[in-house]
Amino acid sequence: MRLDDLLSQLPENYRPIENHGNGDITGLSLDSRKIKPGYLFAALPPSTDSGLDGCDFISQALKAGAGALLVPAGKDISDCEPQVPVITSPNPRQVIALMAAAFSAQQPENLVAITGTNGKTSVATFTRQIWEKLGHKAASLGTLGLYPPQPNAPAALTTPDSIELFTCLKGLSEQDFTHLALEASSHGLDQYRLDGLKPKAAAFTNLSQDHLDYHKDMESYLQAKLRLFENLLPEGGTAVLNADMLEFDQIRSICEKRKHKIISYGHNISDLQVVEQRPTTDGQELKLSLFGKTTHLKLTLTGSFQAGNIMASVGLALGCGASLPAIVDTLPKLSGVPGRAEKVGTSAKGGTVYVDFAHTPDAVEAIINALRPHTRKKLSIVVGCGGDRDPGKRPLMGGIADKLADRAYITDDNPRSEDPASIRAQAMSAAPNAIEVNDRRKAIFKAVSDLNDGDLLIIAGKGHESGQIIGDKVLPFDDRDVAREAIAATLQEENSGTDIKNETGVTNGT
Ligand SMILES: CC(=O)N[C@H]1[C@@H](OP(=O)(O)OP(=O)(O)OC[C@H]2O[C@@H](n3ccc(=O)[nH]c3=O)[C@H](O)[C@@H]2O)O[C@H](CO)[C@@H](O)[C@@H]1O[C@H](C)C(=O)N[C@@H](C)C(=O)N[C@H](CCC(=O)O)C(=O)O
Ligand SMILES: Nc1ncnc2c1ncn2[C@@H]1O[C@H](COP(=O)(O)OP(=O)(O)OP(=O)(O)O)[C@@H](O)[C@H]1O
Ligand SMILES: N[C@H](CCC[C@H](N)C(=O)O)C(=O)O
Ligand SMILES: [Mg+2]
Repeated sequence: MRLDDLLSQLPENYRPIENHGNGDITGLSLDSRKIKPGYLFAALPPSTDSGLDGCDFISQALKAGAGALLVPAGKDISDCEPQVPVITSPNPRQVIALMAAAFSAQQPENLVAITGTNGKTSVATFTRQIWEKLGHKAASLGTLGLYPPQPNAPAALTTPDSIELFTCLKGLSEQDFTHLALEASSHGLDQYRLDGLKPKAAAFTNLSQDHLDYHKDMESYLQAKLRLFENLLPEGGTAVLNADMLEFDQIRSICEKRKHKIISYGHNISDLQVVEQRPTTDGQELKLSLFGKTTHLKLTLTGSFQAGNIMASVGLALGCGASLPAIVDTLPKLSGVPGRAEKVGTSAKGGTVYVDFAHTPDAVEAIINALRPHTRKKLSIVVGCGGDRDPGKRPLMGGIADKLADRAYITDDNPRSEDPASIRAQAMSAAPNAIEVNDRRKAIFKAVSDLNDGDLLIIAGKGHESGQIIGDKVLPFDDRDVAREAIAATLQEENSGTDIKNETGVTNGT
């Protein structure tokens, strides 16, 4: 594609402020290590103080045959002596995303985006399932990667970088996927990874503390998420908003200014209202008021929070033109989300074990409250906190686990570059009755072996993850596999009388 043609496809007010020369562009990349001859290299500024500066890799990109450069306005790159067209912009992250969207030129027609602190993966998964049951060729993209899985699909981030994202959307379009539900993380929105997206509908699930290591404060966190409704959802799109959110009125007025069609949902009075919820042994029974019409529904999904997520999915499917009765008919057939309130098994003494992805204070509270009705005796939780993530969450998560569960085991999650003992100490600081276990595997084995008949254990924080990030290594670790091993050990102990408690590394508590 000619560079001029590519630039001419950008929205007028996003045109780069300077453009020196023309040429054929064979591809785009924001990583010098992926440059091929004729590619345009976007030299992006770091998104955090500790990030790298893409401009430090311009020479490397030119050596690899870059045919054009996009650099931050005002950046002096004369020492690189580029002999190729140089585009400059005050916001190269946004421009490269818009270029990627124009270069790919295709995205599934019925595209929806979900943002919010918790529930994005769940809503994206349920929305895809609804569409599949309505006969559409549908995909979902986010923390669980691309579903249905494909080779070379984005997998590292919840919201991929703009080049990966729009390349993926083009591929889905070429394979006749007509529907896509994707997760719009606050990092992704803040870094303009999704700019150029043409969603028909967008949902906001909730806002609570997370990622303050990156956004610095809740207002900045909210503003990043609001970009989805203020900038990305085209005017007149469908905004699916959680009426239970404190920020509901604020978000609704932003959407009204953009002439979005608003579909509200939640326990409060709303278009898609959850009026009553009753947990059952195999899920839950709901009484709904859908645009004022009472509807009774049985879900096989565990977790009261999933009722709200399902309503968000209903709103998104409505926003893409499906009929409400047809959508409602699919709901009893929806299946659970991997690693979200996922039942793993039952220990020898009759304790039930679940794995969940709760890794924020609000989610820890939500999952405990969701599974309490399924607990005949004591509810236990194994939880840790991620390293190189918002440290403010740690005492909050530890405190909520200690307060709401009958037994709380504080252990490691993904320590990353931090000292695991220090992370545990921060969580323990608000959890006086919790048991600290200095190794996740040992914590799971101890918690499972402590279960008695009628007890229930939640192993929280890692959900679907298949690795534990310690330092710069990712060690194989799947909570579900370890839980199954621990359950098997209790069965073996019962049969042979050995005691698996000696597997544990308990440092205090009972
Ligand atoms: C903190 C953060 O979001 N960082 C993102 C950001 O990196 P950065 O700008 O900070 O700095 P950098 O990646 O070190 O390098 C800067 C630039 O130099 C380029 N570079 C770098 C090295 C090189 O040899 N050549 C080169 O060209 C890089 O491609 C990059 O464009 O821009 C990069 C390019 O788009 C992203 O890959 C990177 O995501 C990192 C890997 C990351 O871990 N992000 C996490 C925190 C994240 O985004 N999480 C969200 C949250 C999920 C949720 O909880 O909802 C997600 O969407 O997954
Ligand atoms: N609507 C909700 N309200 C509160 N907590 C929720 C809700 N939905 C899910 N959760 C909790 O949050 C956890 C993560 O859910 P999910 O993976 O759907 O969220 P997410 O927004 O995709 O998370 P991430 O930002 O890490 O990708 C669940 O395992 C559950 O504990
Ligand atoms: N178990 C992970 C969950 C967070 C994953 C993702 N939401 C992110 O923040 O990178 C952790 O706490 O390390
Ligand atoms: Mg997610």
